[in-house]
Amino acid sequence: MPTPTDRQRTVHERRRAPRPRGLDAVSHHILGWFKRAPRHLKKIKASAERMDQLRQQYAELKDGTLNERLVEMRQRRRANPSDVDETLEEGLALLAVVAHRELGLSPYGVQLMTSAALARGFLTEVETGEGKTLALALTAAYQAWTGRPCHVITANDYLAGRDAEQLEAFYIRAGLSVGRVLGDTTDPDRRRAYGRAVTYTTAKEAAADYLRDRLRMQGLEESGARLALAQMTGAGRAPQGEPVQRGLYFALIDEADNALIDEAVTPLIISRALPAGQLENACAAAWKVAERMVSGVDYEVNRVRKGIEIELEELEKFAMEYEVPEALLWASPSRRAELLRLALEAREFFKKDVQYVVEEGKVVIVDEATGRPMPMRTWRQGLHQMMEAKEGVPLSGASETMARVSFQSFFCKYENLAGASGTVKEVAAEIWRTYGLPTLTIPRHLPSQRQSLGWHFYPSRDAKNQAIAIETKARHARGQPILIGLRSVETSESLAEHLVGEGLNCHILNARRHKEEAMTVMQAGHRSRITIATNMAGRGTDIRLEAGVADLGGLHVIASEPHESARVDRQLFGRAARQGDPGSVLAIYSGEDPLFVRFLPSVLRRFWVWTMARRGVPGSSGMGSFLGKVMLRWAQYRAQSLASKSRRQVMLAEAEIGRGLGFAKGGARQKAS
Ligand SMILES: Nc1ncnc2c1ncn2[C@@H]1O[C@H](COP(=O)(O)OP(=O)(O)OP(=O)(O)O)[C@@H](O)[C@H]1O
Repeated sequence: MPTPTDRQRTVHERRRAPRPRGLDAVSHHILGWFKRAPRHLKKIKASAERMDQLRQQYAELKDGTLNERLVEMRQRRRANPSDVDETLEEGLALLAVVAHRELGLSPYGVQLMTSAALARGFLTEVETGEGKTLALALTAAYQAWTGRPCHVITANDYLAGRDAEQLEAFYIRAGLSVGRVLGDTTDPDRRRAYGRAVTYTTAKEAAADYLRDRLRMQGLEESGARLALAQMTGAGRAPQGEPVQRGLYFALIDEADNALIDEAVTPLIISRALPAGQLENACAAAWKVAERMVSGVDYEVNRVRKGIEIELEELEKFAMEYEVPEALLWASPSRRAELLRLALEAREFFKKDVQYVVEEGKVVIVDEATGRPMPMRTWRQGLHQMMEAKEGVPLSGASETMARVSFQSFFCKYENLAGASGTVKEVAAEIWRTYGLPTLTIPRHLPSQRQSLGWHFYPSRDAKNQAIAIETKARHARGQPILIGLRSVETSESLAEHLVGEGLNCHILNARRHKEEAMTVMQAGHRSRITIATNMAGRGTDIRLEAGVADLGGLHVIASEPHESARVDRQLFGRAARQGDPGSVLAIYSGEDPLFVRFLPSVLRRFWVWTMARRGVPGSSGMGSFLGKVMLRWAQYRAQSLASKSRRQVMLAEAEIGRGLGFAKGGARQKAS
């Protein structure tokens, strides 16, 4: 049993992995865990082989005997939860048989390796489409046998709902219950779902419920064990009610790099709305002043750092021209200038149908990494209202923060943390430094049949769209399904218009059409289907091929806009050629894509675009493609360095404050009221 002292130890000390020392420690901080990976991999592989032999024996068992063995194993896990060495191989082998009988899926050796590595607290890198969902389920069941709550964290509501439903029969046969907590889950249902042995949810829901529980239990020490204790005994129950969670023991994170890196510093905030008043009037005033200012004349825009360059006195001069008698906030010169700067940021850096959509008279943030609308997310105080002023919708009131936590500190509160993703190698060192999670790369089950057709670069957006239309027509004529991936609602709609103009019928998946997600994904692998999707069809999306489509070459993915992180590009490529199926990927980019505009030095970018335009057949082969790839890697490197620096700054600030954290510049925050 973990003791209270366990809770007080740092996340690094809690891991099973031995801490490196001396020179070894230095190389670990630079290279992550890779230096030692082969040794661990060998052990885990040997263990998976033994599991496979056991599985073959257990496969002979009659249903009744299998059930008895499952009950016996559950009792052993309950009696000795921390003894993984004793029970892991037998336990996972039994669960593999359950998966075969209940789901018709017999876990491959590499899936058993993944499950074993997860149970031992590793972050596993498993290629996209290799079956992480099932591997995570085996470990979740094995851990839940201890009687302690196990949370499986998925990248979005759709995946949490899908996985909990598809795996229910497996958990029930293993003697466990499963629940799901999604954005629209009511309070009583949340309590019920967290009461189950395994709970599928998202990072946002788990963290928000943790914060709400803390508020409910005001005055009690914030500890998973205390929460569980309070719930079991009723001791220290706060008047507001009992906690809904049973403590933070096991977290298994799917798409771990998204939760642990991309979302890590987004603060999750529980807030309470304040009565309408000052902020709205002052924001409306600032927006009116900003509308009169001219970029390049009154102020300069720094696109790389996403900043407005203007002297404070200048800002005040503009702000003073506008009287707002009913807004007290506007009376303070420094506050006035700050609001005006926010208004300029809103105008220069936030575009409708890119960073947000307007839905039923409300500004709804679109999460760029997942392409999904985030109705509960707001930008920092003032910026959200500024966007509302810009769109001419009613301005929301100010709110008061009641509790906050970053995902980074939230995940560090779990007793046991492990995760899996197809794309972690670039961030393995950072994850090791931050969470003490070593990364292990699991080999593939079958060699990949993915055909990479390279990167083609065009000087302008129009030329790129034309090239996409030609490529799509050719594949479509053969009956191959095509998935075109891009970054924003705006570009998805405009490309669809272009393709329809070329006589191609296509289906769109974006933040505006999220209700049709399940249907669009289900049909995306059908013959001749053309699907245009934002990152909603990225991480975790499983596109199954219709019968006969594999003979046509499988799914063809066209990546049409590069992301700031190559990991997200690779997630899109990973929709093709899954589970040994054939498939192909081609990237068609233009020198006008936002990544290049923002992160390449402007003179260099213009020169590159000029050379492409001059060559006639631009950037699709030989030197042109090579040069384009250099530009791509350069821009992504700059973007990632900036993102990593900002994460470090937030971490330092958080360490300094010792609680909560401030807002990343221009960043959104999750709000749960
Ligand atoms: N042992 C197995 N036998 C047969 N099919 C399997 C097995 N394991 C998984 N699959 C199938 O493989 C497909 C991909 O699985 P899954 O979505 O879990 O992959 P993933 O690794 O999570 O991919 P991504 O990285 O894109 O999230 C699914 O259709 C799943 O049903």
